[in-house]
Amino acid sequence: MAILGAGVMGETLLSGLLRAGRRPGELLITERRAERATELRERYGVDVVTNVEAAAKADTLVLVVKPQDMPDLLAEIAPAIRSSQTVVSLAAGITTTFIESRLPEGVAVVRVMPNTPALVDEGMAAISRGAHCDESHLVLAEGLLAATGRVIRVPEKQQDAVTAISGSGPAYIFFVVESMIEAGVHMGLPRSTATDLVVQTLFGSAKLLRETGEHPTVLRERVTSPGGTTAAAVRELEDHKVRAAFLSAIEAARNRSRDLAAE
Ligand SMILES: NC(=O)C1=CN([C@@H]2O[C@H](COP(=O)(O)OP(=O)(O)OC[C@H]3O[C@@H](n4cnc5c(N)ncnc54)[C@H](OP(=O)(O)O)[C@@H]3O)[C@@H](O)[C@H]2O)C=CC1
Ligand SMILES: O=C(O)[C@@H]1CCC=N1
Repeated sequence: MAILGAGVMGETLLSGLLRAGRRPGELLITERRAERATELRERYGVDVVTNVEAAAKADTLVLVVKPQDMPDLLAEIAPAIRSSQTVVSLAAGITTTFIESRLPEGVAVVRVMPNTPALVDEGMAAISRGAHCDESHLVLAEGLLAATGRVIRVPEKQQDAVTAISGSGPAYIFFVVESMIEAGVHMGLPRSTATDLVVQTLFGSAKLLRETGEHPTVLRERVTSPGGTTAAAVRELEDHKVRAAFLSAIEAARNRSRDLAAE
């Protein structure tokens, strides 16, 4: 298997596969910059090769370059690709049709949207089949992503929304976390205390949601004592239209995902 483009997400996948028991000798990596290639070779003991070598040698090619770099990468590897290979793309916004139309006829393409919590084996990934995929290609992609978290199958038409929710989602959560820590500091808490309070509150709340399966509204109501502190805070969030801001933000991410393939 080869990972083409080992930046943030490519390295996350690489490290996850190694943690899950794959041997460095089973994996090939490609990178554009020589110093990054050296760093990865030294850190993980993997072979760093050219894109064309990777395309010629690997059965499965995992494409993890930026969407804007995808046309050049596909043009470079297309002459070396055989229809027996599987191509797995992690790029936001790039459709399976976009990839299929630039590679030899019949290549199986799987589109994946992962997220960065994969770095701690708590990733959320959604996969979709291209025109030439059968069950075996989806099982292969699931095996890859299951090494670092949960995997679900979605119709490809849902992938832009998935990207906006779980692909970009960690960034929204970190934004909330930053804001809460700053509020604590503003009120005089030491930064380390505020950080501990917020991070554990986030972790505990996520666990409560997952383990009870309760609706978030029910869990929020349990925190909200009549006439109390939480009610006062939630009123401010509603007054500042935070719910509407999340809707607009997530729609903007969805629209950006739709636009990326056209650049
Ligand atoms: N970061 C995230 O949370 C998520 C990212 N993704 C998707 O993953 C992909 C990568 O994103 P991310 O890791 O954040 O971006 P990065 O820029 O960190 O990684 C991309 C890497 O690919 C390298 N690269 C570019 N072109 C080539 C090429 N032709 N051959 C070999 N290597 C190349 C880049 O080199 P250079 O530095 O020189 O440009 C860079 O190291 C994107 O398509 C993104 O949509 C999906 C879900 C989540
Ligand atoms: O911001 C981005 O475009 C990528 C895709 C999802 C998360 N990061």
